[in-house]
Amino acid sequence: MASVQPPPAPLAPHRPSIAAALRFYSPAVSPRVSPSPAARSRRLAVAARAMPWPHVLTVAGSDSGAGAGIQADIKACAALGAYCSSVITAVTAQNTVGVQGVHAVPEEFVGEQLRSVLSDMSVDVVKTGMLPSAGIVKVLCESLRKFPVKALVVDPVMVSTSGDTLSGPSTLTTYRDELFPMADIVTPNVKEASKLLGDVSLQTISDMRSAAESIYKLGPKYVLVKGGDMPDSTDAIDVFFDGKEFIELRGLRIKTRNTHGTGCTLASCIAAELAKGASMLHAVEAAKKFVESALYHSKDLVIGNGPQGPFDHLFSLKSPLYKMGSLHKFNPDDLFLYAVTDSGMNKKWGRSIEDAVKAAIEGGATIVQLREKDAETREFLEAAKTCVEICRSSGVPLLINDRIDVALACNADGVHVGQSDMPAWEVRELLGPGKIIGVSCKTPAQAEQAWKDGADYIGCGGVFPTTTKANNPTLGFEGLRTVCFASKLPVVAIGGINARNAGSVMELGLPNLKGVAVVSALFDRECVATETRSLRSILMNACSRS
Ligand SMILES: Cc1ncc(COP(=O)(O)OP(=O)(O)O)c(N)n1
Ligand SMILES: Cc1ncsc1CCOP(=O)(O)O
Ligand SMILES: [Mg+2]
Repeated sequence: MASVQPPPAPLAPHRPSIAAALRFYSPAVSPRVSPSPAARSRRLAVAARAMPWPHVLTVAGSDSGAGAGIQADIKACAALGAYCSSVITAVTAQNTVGVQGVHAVPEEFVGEQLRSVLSDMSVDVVKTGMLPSAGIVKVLCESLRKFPVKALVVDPVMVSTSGDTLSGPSTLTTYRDELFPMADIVTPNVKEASKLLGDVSLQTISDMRSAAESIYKLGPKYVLVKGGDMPDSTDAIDVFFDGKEFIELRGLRIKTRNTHGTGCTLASCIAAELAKGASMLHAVEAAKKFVESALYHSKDLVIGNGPQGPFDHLFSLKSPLYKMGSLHKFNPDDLFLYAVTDSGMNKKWGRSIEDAVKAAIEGGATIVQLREKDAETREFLEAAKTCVEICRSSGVPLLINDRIDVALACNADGVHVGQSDMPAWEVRELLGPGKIIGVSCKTPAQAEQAWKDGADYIGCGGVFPTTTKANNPTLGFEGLRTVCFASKLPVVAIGGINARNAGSVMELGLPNLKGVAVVSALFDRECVATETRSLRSILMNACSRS
């Protein structure tokens, strides 16, 4: 057995930059004398501390089919840029049909693996999966007391998705009494939550909230009850509870047989995000997005003959959408100055769509929408492809108005649709989880529906009268205010907004209002860049006042 080292020093709160760490090796520091082996290893140790790699230790079972368990955890962490070490608690004979056998690793040897990793490596976060016996849970708790880590993510794996038992009833008590009080987050699905609470029935979101509250009382800092298995839901709703507030996290329900390992993956992603420094809610949100994207990109994979297949954690290595950087993480702040093009106006001023987009970006537009109502499809697509390149090279998202086909063909970052266009949930089905979807809404009910349909933001207007869109009722500040207060999504105001009134819109200081979308005040002008620049500075001044 390897000798046990003292626990690693805690991470320094301030991490020097990679450049600073590299300077440490610069020949300029020591041009002639080559360092002794001892000095070199001291330098390596210092450099290693200067450039830590977010580190997750998974304590879980091996899945021979590699869809779940240790194998899923390592792939998930790798995909999210975290190092993942592994302590194996059980070896399972498993495939897409089910679990054919379980061979638990003796407690002492689980303890030895834990000692090996925790005494040597700077582990940030421990994530647990299958813990097949009460003895193993106890060994883990002892190790964590001896070698504390920054966070503990507990995925209380008890029954496999195929219905096979992975952890006996005696383990339940130890989970509740010893492990949960040490946990930062516990992530049961509804079946596990029900088991943990003595087989209570969980049928509704309100039941999930009560379950989250009861599990929270067992000691963890946060609880996530996963509703993926809830009957009759078109989307996957999870309930997150921090001891005070319940947050319903909605996700897209991807139609696929390849869902084996989603629980392990979600918990590992939470652990990886925490190791990288995210807050708990952000870690959970990022983890949900990752799982959703992985399922989406793997929905047609065929591995094995059973009812539940594995999915591809490393889809980002293959997907051209990811490779080309189009998988935009939507940032609501991008709505700040939303430039919406108009082919008629650009023609009038003798400029191409591409030149109009370039000028808007030069002036500081934070997001662009191609709203080309009269363009021929082929001409529009060609221009859209060039605009995608222009926007991508500037890091500005590009959306297409109305035309899902054009958005798909040019690999735009998203689409904006109105109430008479394709419903947002259908758009989401077609575009997948990684794209941005905006929906025009004039009422709280429309805003609620947009949220349910999986939109990312809403456009609300016309705030002022406009001639750009015919027969568009004016909502005024009151209409905008009503929608902003009701919306669960970020809002961009649109309609008749220009340099004279944009400041007054932002100064309303409405909740969820992130910016203004403008057509004529940018594009029905001689110099688009100048107009954009001046509007941007008006908005910035207004925001600093409100
Ligand atoms: C940001 C933004 N908000 C609203 C709209 C209007 O969309 P829609 O109601 O579909 O009307 P058309 O633009 O298609 O005429 C928008 N385009 N952008
Ligand atoms: C597309 C749209 N949707 C609501 S108002 C509007 C037109 C906005 O154009 P302008 O900024 O020129 O008033
Ligand atoms: Mg439309």
